[in-house]
Amino acid sequence: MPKTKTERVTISLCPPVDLGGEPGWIPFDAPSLVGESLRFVSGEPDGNRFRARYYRDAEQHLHARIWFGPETEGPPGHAHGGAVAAVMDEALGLAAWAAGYPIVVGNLNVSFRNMLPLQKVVTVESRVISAEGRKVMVHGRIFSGETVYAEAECLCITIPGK
Ligand SMILES: CCCCCCCCCCCCCC(=O)SCCNC(=O)CCNC(=O)[C@H](O)C(C)(C)COP(=O)(O)OP(=O)(O)OC[C@H]1O[C@@H](n2cnc3c(N)ncnc32)[C@H](O)[C@@H]1OP(=O)(O)O
Repeated sequence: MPKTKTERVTISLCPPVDLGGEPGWIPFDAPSLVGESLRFVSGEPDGNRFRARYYRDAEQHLHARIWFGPETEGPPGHAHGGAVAAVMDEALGLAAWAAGYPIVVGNLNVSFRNMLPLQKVVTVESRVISAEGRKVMVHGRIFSGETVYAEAECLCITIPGK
């Protein structure tokens, strides 16, 4: 009978990163609003995939500081487009929830403007643009300094009974 070999895999965690907000931003407790629905992006705050922290500004707009770790790699040294889209899906959907709309995302249109380097802290900003009937439109962008990495338009649809 073939012997089974046990392999020891060592996972080394990247060092802590500063996800602090801007002056005037208030930390936003997303799990208390939507439970564990955000685990895909926000579930491992010290891991090597994403690290995320949410805030609201004085006008109640939702912002996020996001770190794209080595496990989000797509093009060498840069974030995978799906990783960028996942962040947009979570952050813009959450922006609608935070504005009082219980929704799921019906359509997400992401424009990738620049390659996003790994292990960089970037900011997501969001705006609820309109709410008509069950349709809530949220726009957002991921940027750092003058560089915009992605922009997105997110059509959210309210869920009856929520
Ligand atoms: C459940 C609890 C969840 C808790 C979640 C915590 C969230 C955490 C934060 C969030 C983070 C994570 C976020 C996520 O990852 S959410 C996960 C990803 N999203 C999904 O899985 C959603 C899957 N889709 C659906 O469930 C249904 O299709 C929905 C509910 C969206 C609509 O099906 P429903 O049968 O209910 O409604 P309807 O078909 O009569 O449409 C109604 C109106 O909307 C218009 N329309 C619909 N779709 C589209 C489209 N694609 N483009 C353009 N328009 C569209 C439609 O024309 C109509 O308009 P009108 O004819 O009236 O003018």
